[in-house]
Amino acid sequence: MSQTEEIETLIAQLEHFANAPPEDIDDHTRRNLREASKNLSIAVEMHGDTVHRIGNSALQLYMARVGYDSNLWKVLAESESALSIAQIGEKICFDPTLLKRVLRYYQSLRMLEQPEDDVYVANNVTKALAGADGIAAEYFTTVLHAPFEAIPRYLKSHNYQNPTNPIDSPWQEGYQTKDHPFLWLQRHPDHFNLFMQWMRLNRSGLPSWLDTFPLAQIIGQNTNNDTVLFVDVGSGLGHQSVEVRERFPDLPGRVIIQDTPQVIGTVEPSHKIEPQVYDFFKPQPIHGARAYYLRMILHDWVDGPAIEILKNQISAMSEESVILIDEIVLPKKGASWRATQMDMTMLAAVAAMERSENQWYGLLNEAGLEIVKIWKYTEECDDCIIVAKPTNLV
Ligand SMILES: C[S@@+](CC[C@H](N)C(=O)[O-])C[C@H]1O[C@@H](n2cnc3c(N)ncnc32)[C@H](O)[C@@H]1O
Repeated sequence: MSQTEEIETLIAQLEHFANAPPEDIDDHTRRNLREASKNLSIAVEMHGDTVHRIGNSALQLYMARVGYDSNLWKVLAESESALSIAQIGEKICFDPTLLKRVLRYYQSLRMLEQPEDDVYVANNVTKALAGADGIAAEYFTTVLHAPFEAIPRYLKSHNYQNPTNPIDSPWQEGYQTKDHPFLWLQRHPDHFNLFMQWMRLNRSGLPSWLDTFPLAQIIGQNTNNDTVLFVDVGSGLGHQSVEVRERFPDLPGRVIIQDTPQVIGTVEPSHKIEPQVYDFFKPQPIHGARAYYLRMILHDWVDGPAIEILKNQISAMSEESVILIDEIVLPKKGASWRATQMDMTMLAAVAAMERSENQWYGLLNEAGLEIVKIWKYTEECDDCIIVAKPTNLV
């Protein structure tokens, strides 16, 4: 077979799967298929393809926001059949000429399908943007627009030094503020609410840490109703603690969530979870808990404050306690794009970072902790649970 014939066979196979995406495949295979097709697509780009794809990448996000604000994604996703432009126009407020142009743009980027002239139907992308985590379009264009847009300006004016000061980062450049991002968010309730919602949704669809990590086996032995089982430090609204309760309804012990007054003030207590105001730059007030769990906390801070936060937990630990750090652990080679995007987000938002395995070992060692084991639970984001104990208690 000539190379051209080989490529034509491959094109036919790719088109077949694009038109009828395989449904009954495991997630690992699905992900490999997605990455291989994307890698091939980029590898065969001409220069013009590349510069137009990258040059217009922000346009796609802002156009996704148009579909979100106008309710277009929901209208299409909720319809059982394809809709004509006239039918869509009856459901959303949109000039028909503009609607035709916008729909044409969306189909060209496969954000929906166009079975015939002036007729459109939802596909997997439409459905994702119409679902709860479609709020991403609002979150990224609202909360992260200013710091992302400020990255090149900030880095150039700071001679391309790694940002480490959370009150001098692209966030401050973008928002023209001197406030720490968490303080700024507290003073801007709409942004703060979006941030809280996105924190809950940003890993939706991925495996949970509780699918891999044997929580009950590691912290749930011989507990009673007075045992402090799980302290969720910097919990946000406490979604992980709710999941712990739902997965282990019969496991006796207290579950406590801790965050700033602004966050704890908005928590609606449920699942016998105890909300508590706690500043993690002060010593941990709950002593001898089985687990102090920190999810996406240390990536918000460079090593100095991260060590302070950890030492504040160590001061409360007993021999039975462990620290559970739920964070990305970047591999030496081939980090996933979702993990590296998060690293750049930490750079822009809080002048902090995602860490590699070596960096985690170094950080925890300096804090006086020994890593007992690292449990990787997502391929997509390199998410892991790092189990650590104070060096003097190991
Ligand atoms: C990136 S969010 C992670 C939230 C939650 N752990 C999760 O994974 O969804 C960081 C959290 O740290 C909280 N936080 C920031 N500074 C804090 C402090 N000094 N003491 C306690 N919590 C703090 C924020 O309010 C926010 O809820």
